[in-house]
Amino acid sequence: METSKKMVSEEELKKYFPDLPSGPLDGYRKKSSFSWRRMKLACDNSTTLKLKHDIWTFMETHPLFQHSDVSIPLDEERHIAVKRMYAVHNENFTPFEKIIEEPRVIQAEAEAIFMFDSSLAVKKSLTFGMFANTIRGSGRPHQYHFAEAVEEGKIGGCFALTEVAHGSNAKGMRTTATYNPEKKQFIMHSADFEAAKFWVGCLGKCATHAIVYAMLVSKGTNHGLHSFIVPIRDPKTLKPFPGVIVGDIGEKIGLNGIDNGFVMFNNYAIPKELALDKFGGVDDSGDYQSPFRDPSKRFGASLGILSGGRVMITSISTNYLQKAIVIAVRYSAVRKQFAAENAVEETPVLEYQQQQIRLLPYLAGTFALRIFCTWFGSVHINMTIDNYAGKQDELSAARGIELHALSSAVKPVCGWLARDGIQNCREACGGHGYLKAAGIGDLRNENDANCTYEGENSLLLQQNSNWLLSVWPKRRELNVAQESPLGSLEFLLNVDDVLKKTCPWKTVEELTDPYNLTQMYKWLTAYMLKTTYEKVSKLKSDGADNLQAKNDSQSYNAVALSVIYGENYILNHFYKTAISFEDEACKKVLLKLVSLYGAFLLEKHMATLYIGGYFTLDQGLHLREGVLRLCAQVAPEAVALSDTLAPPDFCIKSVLGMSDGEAYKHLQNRVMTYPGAMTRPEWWRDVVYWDSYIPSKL
Ligand SMILES: Cc1cc2nc3c(=O)[nH]c(=O)nc-3n(C[C@H](O)[C@H](O)[C@H](O)COP(=O)(O)OP(=O)(O)OC[C@H]3O[C@@H](n4cnc5c(N)ncnc54)[C@H](O)[C@@H]3O)c2cc1C
Repeated sequence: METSKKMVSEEELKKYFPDLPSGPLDGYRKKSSFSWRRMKLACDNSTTLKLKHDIWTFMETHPLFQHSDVSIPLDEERHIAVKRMYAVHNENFTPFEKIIEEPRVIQAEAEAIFMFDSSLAVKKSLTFGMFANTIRGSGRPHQYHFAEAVEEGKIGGCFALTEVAHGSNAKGMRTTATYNPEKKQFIMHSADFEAAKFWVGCLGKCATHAIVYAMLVSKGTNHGLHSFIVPIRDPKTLKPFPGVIVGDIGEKIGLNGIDNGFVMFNNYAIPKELALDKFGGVDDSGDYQSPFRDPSKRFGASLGILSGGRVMITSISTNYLQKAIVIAVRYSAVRKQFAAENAVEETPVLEYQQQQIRLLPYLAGTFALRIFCTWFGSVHINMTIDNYAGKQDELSAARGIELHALSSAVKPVCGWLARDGIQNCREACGGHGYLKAAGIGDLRNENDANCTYEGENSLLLQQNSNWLLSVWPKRRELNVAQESPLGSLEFLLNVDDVLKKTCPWKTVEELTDPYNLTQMYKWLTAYMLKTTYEKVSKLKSDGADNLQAKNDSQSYNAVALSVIYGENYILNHFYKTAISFEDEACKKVLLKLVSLYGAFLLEKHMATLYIGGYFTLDQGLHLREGVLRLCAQVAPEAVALSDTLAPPDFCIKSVLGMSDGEAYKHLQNRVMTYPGAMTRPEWWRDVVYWDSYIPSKL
């Protein structure tokens, strides 16, 4: 990555990112102290920049990718998403050789598509990625032809785990796959609607095959949840096979290009070879065989594939926030309200303190998340490639466990930061922000799903805290290098000494120094783990069983612990990236963003810093003062930072957030050309002669 950064010349950067149009944003752009193009190398390299540029050029010039200014009916939305998906798939932007050369292209491709349309990106990843990855991860070589067929576009895949009555509690699911040894078949059955698979992306209209999770029953014994490749529709006609009742669950509050569906099975037989039984299954006679003796380990291994989805969602959330913050910052720089005394001109709203604190910490957060997610995605992709190639080193197992735990914490951290940030962006754009044409409302609704799918956020945090709690008693013997290859447990180094200390920093400057902030977070993470562990232990010694004790330690303890652990990791990663960034001007600004992100987050945990006795004096006041000062310092850089984050205008597609800053001109154009905006409605008589259909009581 370092080499790629150095190799990117100014000319190359300019080729991909030409000068932005001159206009009302010029003033702020001139105030910035760094190159917005070079700053892109904090998250991209020459290969990923070129790839994104190629994808955007392809879309911008392709008739299928032209936007409609008006809302389109549900069926049309799904139709266009499918056509776009196959058009992108057909281009094969990331062939296997390219992935091996630079694994980051996978995520870069997803980011480029997301910036255009999230339904398209999610649909593509569900249809091709998740289906094929599950088969390669949990299946055996005789099943790989399904992965190849989906990649060639001959069949369409989906992933069916959730049921109507059970989602998070996967062990409670009731779809059954009963083995018949005479016919060497599994009989798939849904006892009732509550056992129907539900919410399954791409199943509503399109998928021909599903990965279905069902209880495997053989010789009268239920062996728990297993996955199967289940043919749903005839790939030539898209008609469901007899025994399969399949349909669309209808309009959602976002992501309507995706046909989420339900399916029920009525004693539907599939051949035995369709069981994904790498981690366990029945032999021909129906006896159960598994490489794992402990069924919970088998279950964990077969669901381990879901880490990839979580890693991806951290990045997806960031994409939404990234677009929203660009729109809100650009608009805040050109929206002027009220004037200072004796001033000739009104003041851009970006200059107001409250506007700054609602936007700029999230701008800093977007950089923190973008940098983290880029790295996190590449860790996961490298692990997956090694796994397929059978390449394991002595740290592979520990890395896998840590990745699973870390993804369970950072998915909520990123999803929630995006949720809060996008909402602030919406409000920061005032009334115009509520227009669909502003683009923020759709981002808000679509990010919303990230808080729930691929693991409900609060429940994911439980998975993470359970892991952290299991680590605490062995903290003194812990070999961090061996047991935490990703470094997320570094906060436990010398932890008993760390916890004896109080915060040594007193001034605003010290309290917002980026390195000091990482140290304060170290204390905070350690303190939360220690106190949560003590709470669980106390509940157990008072007679609670393990489940009850953990349940009664969630709020204010385990949940906060896991959020802080995730934030700690992202902050440290951001700091390390910023301090080693080679362009001095960019580095200075990045370190300011580290300070702003860290101080803003820490301020939210201030009560804990005082309760734990770490803050003793006026530190809290100074920390708050620091956040405000940092906001004021970042404000002149904010437009250029947004230019770094922004995709091309045809992806932004917001009347408020275009790169020329001409918000009012775009608004005027949109309103004046909106179909029917200035015509009398056909139903005008129902306005004028309302008493013709409502009997008057006046
Ligand atoms: C847009 C979208 C797309 C989806 N796509 C797919 C797909 O392609 N395939 C698929 O299989 N599924 C899909 N899903 C389903 C999704 O994965 C589930 O909705 C998700 O896992 C949450 O499960 P649930 O709905 O059962 O929530 P529940 O588990 O019922 O949770 C409801 C509430 O109860 C709380 N709760 C539950 N248990 C506990 C506990 N022990 N302690 C404390 N609180 C608890 C939760 O925190 C939550 O607040 C999709 C969902 C959405 C919204």
